[in-house]
Amino acid sequence: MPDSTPLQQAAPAKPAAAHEPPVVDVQGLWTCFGKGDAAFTVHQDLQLRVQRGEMLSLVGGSGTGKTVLLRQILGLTQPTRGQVTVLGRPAREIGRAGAASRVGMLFQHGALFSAFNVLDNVAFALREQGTLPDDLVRDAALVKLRMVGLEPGHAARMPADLSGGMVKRVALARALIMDPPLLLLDEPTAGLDPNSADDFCALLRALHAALGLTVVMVTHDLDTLFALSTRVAVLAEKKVIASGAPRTVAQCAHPFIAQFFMGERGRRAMAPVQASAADKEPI
Ligand SMILES: Nc1ncnc2c1ncn2[C@@H]1O[C@H](COP(=O)(O)OP(=O)(O)OP(=O)(O)O)[C@@H](O)[C@H]1O
Repeated sequence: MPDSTPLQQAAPAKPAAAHEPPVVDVQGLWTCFGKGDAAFTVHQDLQLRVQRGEMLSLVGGSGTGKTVLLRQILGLTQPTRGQVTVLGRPAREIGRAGAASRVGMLFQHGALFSAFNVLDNVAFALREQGTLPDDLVRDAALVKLRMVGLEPGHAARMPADLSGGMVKRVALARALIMDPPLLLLDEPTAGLDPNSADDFCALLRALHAALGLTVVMVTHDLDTLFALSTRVAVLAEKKVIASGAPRTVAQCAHPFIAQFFMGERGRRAMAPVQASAADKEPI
């Protein structure tokens, strides 16, 4: 696996001007599951805005509704109440035709089609759209493979023959096939060894900068969080209880935040990070 990609030297994505409408706008979100005695509330009047160019990490304890929120942004799960707006349109419309050109999703374990080879996995959404001849679909998929640091020689391989890092890269190429401006990542480095996780973070940073992506990710991994995030939003008590630059949020006195960031792993992950201008934003 290459350590670097041709995109690695790209400049950071230009942040959105303050007056621009958010890429993701979650307002008054309630999510309730179950009925009667078994009913429970996951989100209660949750608000979240993500501006163009941000790399936002959602963190929170197990069961706080991070994955459900990602699925709501993707339009796969509908809220009980409230609005989820993506790129100016209700997220529920994203599930329809053209979805892959608006939002790319990297699922936790890649979710590749095991019966398709690498190229056919990457090409899937473009081929389904049916607007391009197959040779152009193949060329587009090969460009995306190159973009994630894979060679044309990988195109014929089957998912079962790939390393964990390669599965993530193929899944990323597939998420980017239609050039969506918004990328959602569920635990992008889960299951990778530390070197592969570092390489994958470097790739994500490079693509974020080069393509001007807006990224929303769920991660439990503090190294990934500090390597990638321009902002962190903490889910607890059914809503976003803190939002800001990673090192600023890490100083909050809330018990979950203290436990999450100030355990041994948290202190180790923060140690090499130099405070940047972004870290001085208020919560
Ligand atoms: N379709 C569903 N029907 C019923 N309950 C659901 C459904 N989807 C999620 N839940 C419940 O909603 C809660 C939040 O789930 P979610 O997967 O978003 O948590 P999470 O914050 O991502 O947790 P983890 O960090 O452990 O992955 C959990 O209690 C889960 O069991």
